[in-house]
Amino acid sequence: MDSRGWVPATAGNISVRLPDGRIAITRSGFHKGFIPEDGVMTVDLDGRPEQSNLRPSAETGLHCGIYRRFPQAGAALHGHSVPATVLSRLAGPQVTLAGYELLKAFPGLPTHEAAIRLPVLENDQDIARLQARVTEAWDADPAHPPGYLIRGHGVYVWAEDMPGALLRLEALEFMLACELEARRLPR
Ligand SMILES: CSCCC(=O)C(=O)COP(=O)(O)O
Ligand SMILES: [Zn+2]
Repeated sequence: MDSRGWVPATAGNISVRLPDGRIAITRSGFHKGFIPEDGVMTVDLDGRPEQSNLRPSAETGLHCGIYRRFPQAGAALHGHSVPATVLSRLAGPQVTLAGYELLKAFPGLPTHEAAIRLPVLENDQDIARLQARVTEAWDADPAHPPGYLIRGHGVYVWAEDMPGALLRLEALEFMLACELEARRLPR
């Protein structure tokens, strides 16, 4: 993610669900391209840290929201790429991605003829309130994809495991960059 420019400064966070149900997540404030050995810690499904002297990602509540809602989710990634940030500022309540071959990286989309509606949530420093908005968007659209945008902030994506989440993020970033490029072209 760092080599792609998706986690500038200390942006972004990364988590996995451990076999015993705990969540391993990046600690807050570290550069995600230079995560030290002790730069990852564990929290429970409600985001409570096991090591009370360490601070988990400020966005732990969003990762836990994913794991609580989707029992199959095993890894979640959050980045602040230019396409995710700019498109989320230009978009309405959702971004529709249609006609891309890479849509096949998302579940249940066997052909490029399908489409996904990516929710765009208003940003909020109150993570519990932001998660409530995310939950509302999931409830409103049962066909929601395993990802969403936060306006002016970035993207979240999840999958069964870390390679799957990275693959999905890469596909999504590619399509968001294409959307941005398309908006630059004269109509
Ligand atoms: C400097 S980025 C602002 C916080 C943020 O949006 C982010 O993704 C990183 O926060 P964390 O607490 O996980 O380091
Ligand atoms: Zn962030």
